[in-house]
Amino acid sequence: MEGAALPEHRDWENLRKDQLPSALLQLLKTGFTHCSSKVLEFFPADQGGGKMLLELQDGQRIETVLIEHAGPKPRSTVCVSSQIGCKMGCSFCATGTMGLRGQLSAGEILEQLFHAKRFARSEAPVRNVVFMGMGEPLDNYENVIAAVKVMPEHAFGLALKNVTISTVGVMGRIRALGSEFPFAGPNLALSLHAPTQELRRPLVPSAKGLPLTELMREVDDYGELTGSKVMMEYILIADVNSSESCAHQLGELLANCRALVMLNVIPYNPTVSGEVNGYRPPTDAECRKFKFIVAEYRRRWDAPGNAGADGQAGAPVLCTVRWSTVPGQVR
Ligand SMILES: C[S@@+](CC[C@H](N)C(=O)[O-])C[C@H]1O[C@@H](n2cnc3c(N)ncnc32)[C@H](O)[C@@H]1O
Ligand code: SF4
Repeated sequence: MEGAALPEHRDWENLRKDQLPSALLQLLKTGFTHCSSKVLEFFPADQGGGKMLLELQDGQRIETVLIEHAGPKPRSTVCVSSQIGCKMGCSFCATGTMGLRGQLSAGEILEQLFHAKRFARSEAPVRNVVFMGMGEPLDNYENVIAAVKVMPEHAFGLALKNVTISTVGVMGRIRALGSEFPFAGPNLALSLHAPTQELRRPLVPSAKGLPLTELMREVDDYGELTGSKVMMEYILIADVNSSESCAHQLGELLANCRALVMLNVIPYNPTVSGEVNGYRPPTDAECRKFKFIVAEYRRRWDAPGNAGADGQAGAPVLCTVRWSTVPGQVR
């Protein structure tokens, strides 16, 4: 199919500032097949999918990962970047060591889907998008929201329930996201990683500007605004946040959420961040024990006739634990 040529560089810059996404929609309607970014290299993964190294028009580079899921109905997930680098500085994350080098425009976020679609096998079409590549999506709020709003349209054809925004939290923006999509919006994943502010601060330095109590209030408000579940992500790092007492504190914290939450425990993956701060992944036994303790809190709240966190008998299920061993799926 012959595509419409992109405007000259100067015009494209203007588009990025104030005309997206309506201008982008126009381009899509006319058969937009040219991208401002290009794939420099594709590293295929053994199990299907792979990692793309992209170059933006200003020469900066980002990564996009295509993950193929096997099964009776194979499908693919695209793990997109929202920024070049990240300023949040999480102590276990490779991107955090880069600092923030630039924001991606809505168009550059969407282009990652175009590229990924080209590499996805036709037997495993792209169905899901996760904002789990480089960057903090809520620190590039407007461009991310503009891109997400286009995803169900035209060539993308993605259901918003299959789009997940992962965040460490930025003051006021989880609540704003809830107001933006009160019904049938994208999923929210909160990178929690610690059950107390004291422990979270060194792992997620940006927590200084958003204390845990306030963060959890935003999550509760998000739950109320959207009626959606929130996925809590917890990277388990041996001897850092993996103790039994951490598991109990986490169980308490989640059981006291008003929002419905699921917990995704992810063993720390040194291959994606390199050896940093002497961090080690936990053993399988440590993972199982941690999960078992947190799950006990779920059972406690699940028991019929039990008082919930708000003291009301028969409160709904407050915490569902989903066990995951998918390091490498994320960066
Ligand atoms: C790279 S971040 C991007 C999205 C957003 N900034 C966030 O932190 O949620 C996506 C996920 O990758 C996880 N991650 C980063 N470094 C990791 C590592 N070394 N091992 C396992 N997961 C890691 C993060 O904790 C987060 O849950
Ligand atoms: S984990 Fe997310 S927020 Fe933290 S440094 Fe990495 S990309 Fe940024």
